[in-house]
Amino acid sequence: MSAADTVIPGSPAYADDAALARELADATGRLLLDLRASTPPGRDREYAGDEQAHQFLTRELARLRPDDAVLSEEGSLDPHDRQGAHRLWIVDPLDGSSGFGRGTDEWGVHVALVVDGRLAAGAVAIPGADALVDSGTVEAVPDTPLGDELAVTVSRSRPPHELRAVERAFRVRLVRRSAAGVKMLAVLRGEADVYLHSGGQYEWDNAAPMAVAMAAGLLATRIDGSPVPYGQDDPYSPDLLIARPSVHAAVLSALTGVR
Ligand SMILES: Nc1ncnc2c1ncn2[C@@H]1O[C@H](COP(=O)(O)O)[C@@H](OP(=O)(O)O)[C@H]1O
Ligand SMILES: [Mg+2]
Repeated sequence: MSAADTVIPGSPAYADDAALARELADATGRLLLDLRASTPPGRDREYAGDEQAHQFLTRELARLRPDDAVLSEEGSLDPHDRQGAHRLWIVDPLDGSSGFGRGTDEWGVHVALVVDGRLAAGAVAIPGADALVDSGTVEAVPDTPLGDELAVTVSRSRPPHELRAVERAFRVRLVRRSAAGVKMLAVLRGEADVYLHSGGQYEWDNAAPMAVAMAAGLLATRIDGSPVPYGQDDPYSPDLLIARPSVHAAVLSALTGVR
């Protein structure tokens, strides 16, 4: 087993990084709340939010973790800029940016650390819900058995087509939310049993939500049950499934047709 195989979000070895991720997600979220309060709704607010949050996060990471590489939705996507990086911060400065522009509360800030291709730490701030969670301090979610319905949180704008298979196997209640961190938080808080997404995302959309979910004892995988890879040359990340272990197994069975 290589050292990388032992890296798990929530591990004490990355407690300092989880604390930094939390601090940066929180500060970026507050910067965005101030921007939202001082600008009219619209695309200009959305673009300013993306840009200011990105500038703040990358400046702070360069100052506080000068030897680490950074992949940001708003930064360089050239894989040469992060090739061979042992430690890679993957940040989405403003996830759910269109909602932020319009003035909704369904947006957040994601900060994650990947070590040798494995998630090691992460934090998600959802300022509109007054929520701030990180892989170092998140409370474990109990693996309670499923009740008589399955609450599935999905993208408001792009629900996954696999919902049909899930609806054949369970009595489904949909919890439509924008932004990946908002949906992960719904599972963490028990407002949804599962977060299901397909049709595409990028590593910055799900790295921090997955890190926090895993640290809370949730299972966070692709929709075929395989691990979600991070730090790839192409950051495209097709699909995900986050749920407490017993629910994850049941949904995976429904998705793979082996119930
Ligand atoms: N089919 C798809 N292809 C690419 N990105 C997608 C996608 N569906 C969702 N996303 C991205 O995932 C994030 C959460 O989306 P959703 O709210 O629909 O669940 C959004 O990030 P951004 O807001 O950072 O662009 C969105 O752009
Ligand atoms: Mg995003």
